[in-house]
Amino acid sequence: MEILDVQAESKNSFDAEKFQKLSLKFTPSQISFKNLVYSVPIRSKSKKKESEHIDPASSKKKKTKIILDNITGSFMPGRLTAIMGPSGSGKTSLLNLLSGRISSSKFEGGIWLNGRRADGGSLGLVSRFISQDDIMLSTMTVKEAIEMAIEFRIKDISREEINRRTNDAIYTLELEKCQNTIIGDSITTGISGGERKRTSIAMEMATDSSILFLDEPTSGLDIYTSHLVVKLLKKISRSGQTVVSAIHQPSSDIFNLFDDILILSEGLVAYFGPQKDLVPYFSSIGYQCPLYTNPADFIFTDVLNPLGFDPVQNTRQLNRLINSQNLSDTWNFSSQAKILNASVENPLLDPLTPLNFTSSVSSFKQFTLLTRRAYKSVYRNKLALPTRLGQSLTLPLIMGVVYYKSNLKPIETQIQVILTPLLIIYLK
Ligand SMILES: Nc1ncnc2c1ncn2[C@@H]1O[C@H](COP(=O)(O)OP(=O)(O)OP(=O)(O)O)[C@@H](O)[C@H]1O
Repeated sequence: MEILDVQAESKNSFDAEKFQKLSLKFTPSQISFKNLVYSVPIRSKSKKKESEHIDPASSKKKKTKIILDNITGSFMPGRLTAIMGPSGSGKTSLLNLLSGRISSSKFEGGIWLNGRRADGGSLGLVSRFISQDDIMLSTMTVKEAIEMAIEFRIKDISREEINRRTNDAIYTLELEKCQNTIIGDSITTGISGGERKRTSIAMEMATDSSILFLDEPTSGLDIYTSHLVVKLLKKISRSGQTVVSAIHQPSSDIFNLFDDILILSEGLVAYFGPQKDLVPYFSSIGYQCPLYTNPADFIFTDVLNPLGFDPVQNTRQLNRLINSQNLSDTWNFSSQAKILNASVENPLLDPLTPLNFTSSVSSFKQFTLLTRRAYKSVYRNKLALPTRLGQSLTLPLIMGVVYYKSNLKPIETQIQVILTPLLIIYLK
């Protein structure tokens, strides 16, 4: 088998000295993980990988479903990595684990940031996660949403700095045209799907994070916009951020934009290394990618599903499991995997210090920002505003009619005066 030097490739394009010389607003971070195993308890019988697991504390047998099985690797700063795999292969679960969204007590194995052991708290502070279903306030403009994200996350930041970062993010994500347009929702029209995706990326990239995780940032976008989004992610990674994105069957142009590829199948690693070495690796283990074929399509059809579509559900699942296990065993024995394992143990960058973790703003500041945002939202929501006003006017009228000439004693009148506004607030 041809020996592909994964670490050498990473070192060639990752210049630690270069990043240390640049005056970055974040610290370049290498995120490494070793033997990650994530399983969840299951209630009913499932045909997916199940194992009988004895819980030593309760001495009871528990059935668990293994979602990620012994995942080892490293994501480097300045590089754009794609996590690819069929639906249900564990891409989102891996991103959740690495961004600290799943408590470390719920999985086995370790995660390190520049060689120092990381827990959920530190991972959450150095990284940002952009999920498939981004939640943004529909009544805010693109510019306001980015400004809000910065103010909410960075302590003691000046107005000039907020403006500078907002304009930088708008420029990088090419959002100039729609910066003053409201985000909108299914009822109120606003920015387009692609602009919405780019806004959520801009909101996260403007806030000092060393690592950016994205879950399928191109889902629902046309080919041109998908290409634009990934090109922008590449641009962000080149500023020194570690950018990792789960992606579903990219076109060959999009696939070629990625520096590194991690292929997951049934929670197991089938390949993890430079994008340009993927085709040679699979050809070295007997899977020849035909000329002029998109490598991503070849991986999904010929490598991960070599038997094609099997109409019988049980056999299909079993075949997939056997195939994934074979691919993972081959990967684990490969020289590339051994070099990758060694790089996990020898980080290239200095360890992060507490100063590198962005601390959030005070609760009072958060309260003020949220109140301001809620006020703007109520004021701008042209459909809900008349309804709310109508509600506020009619309810006291109804209460007045009900209690009119009801001969209430002073104490009862007082109770009525207190209860009426409470009832109005509750009904709102
Ligand atoms: N809490 C949970 N309980 C039970 N099963 C779970 C849980 N979380 C994830 N799974 C299962 O684990 C598998 C991997 O899920 P995950 O969302 O990570 O896949 P994915 O590769 O991101 O899929 P997609 O591309 O469809 O988003 C799926 O079969 C999913 O149903």
